[in-house]
Amino acid sequence: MSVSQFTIRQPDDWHLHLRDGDMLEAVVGHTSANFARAIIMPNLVPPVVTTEQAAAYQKRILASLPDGHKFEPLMTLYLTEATQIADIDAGAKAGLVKALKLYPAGATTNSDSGVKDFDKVMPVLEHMADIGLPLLVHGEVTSPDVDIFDREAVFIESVLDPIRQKVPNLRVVMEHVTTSDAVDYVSSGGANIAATITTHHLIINRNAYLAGGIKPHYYCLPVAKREKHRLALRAAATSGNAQFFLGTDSAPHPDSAKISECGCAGIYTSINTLNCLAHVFEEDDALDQLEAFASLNGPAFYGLPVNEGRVTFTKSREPVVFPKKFSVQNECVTVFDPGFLLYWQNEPSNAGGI
Ligand SMILES: NC(=O)N[C@@H](CC(=O)O)C(=O)O
Ligand SMILES: [Zn+2]
Ligand SMILES: [Zn+2]
Repeated sequence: MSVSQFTIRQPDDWHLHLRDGDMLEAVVGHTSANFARAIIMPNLVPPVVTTEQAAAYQKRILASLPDGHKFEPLMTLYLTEATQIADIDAGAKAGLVKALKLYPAGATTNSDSGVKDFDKVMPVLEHMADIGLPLLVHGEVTSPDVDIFDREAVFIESVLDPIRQKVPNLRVVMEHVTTSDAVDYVSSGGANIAATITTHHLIINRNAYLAGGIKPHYYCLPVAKREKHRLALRAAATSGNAQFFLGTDSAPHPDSAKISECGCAGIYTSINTLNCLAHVFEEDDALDQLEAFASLNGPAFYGLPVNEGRVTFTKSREPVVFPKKFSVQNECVTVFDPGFLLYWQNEPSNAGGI
């Protein structure tokens, strides 16, 4: 049966890049218009590595919110080989630090301070397991001899599974999963592991950026894979399985940095993510699972209450129009184009009026 309106609890975004300075000012309202909370990624330059830095960054985010917006930035620390147990303990006890983020060194945008020798961080991981603080992983190996399309699967086998064998109580979120291998690993991994799935990986496969000309705005990490992997992600997201929840990985870069001989990775979806998701879930006859994916499963894994607010989606006759780009100082950021028209609109939201 087709519906033209439905209501869900207000969603959260469990993986978001807000950057800093002018970019932060330009983007934070796109998220706070739609989401009550977001897990804020710490890959600034320099990265957010201490509780003190996370507290200061949280203040800057709150100070950048548009008037009248209520939004809670859930802060993370960037795990390095120098991370101090006492510091994460203090941050977690204060309720500020919600997770640590593991970037293998060199894996993605601003990951140079990431971990090279995983043995060096084992004491921190053991402590995190003891206090129940989740580890969020960018799950790709960086070795030049591993094909970029295999980097997630090899990471699971050679890095993630050995860590989880050594520290079985560690709570792990595999961020932005892109393969059926990751879906299978997480699904069979028990209650201590979950995964975020992005909006764009539910929509694009590798043809999007490689076929018919190179398309930098569809380039992100981990790179979108073959169609069969996209279908596995769609099945996981729409299944209602509590181990899978929304993390947009919305990652703004100025066009000049994307359209370049060495363009950087990141897709910006904060403005139209909910509209895209409603489209995707309807296409898979799973609108009744959107609330689990976007609003319930994430808080359950993080041990946080669900949001009290509600969002109503309405299907309009005319397509919803979004800006193709928005400006930040003298630059533009390009908004994700799903490649189809969007008819679902959500209220409250000011996304349409930006
Ligand atoms: N996903 C991306 O392609 N880019 C992210 C980093 C990340 O999440 O890997 C960014 O910060 O730009
Ligand atoms: Zn990442
Ligand atoms: Zn990310």
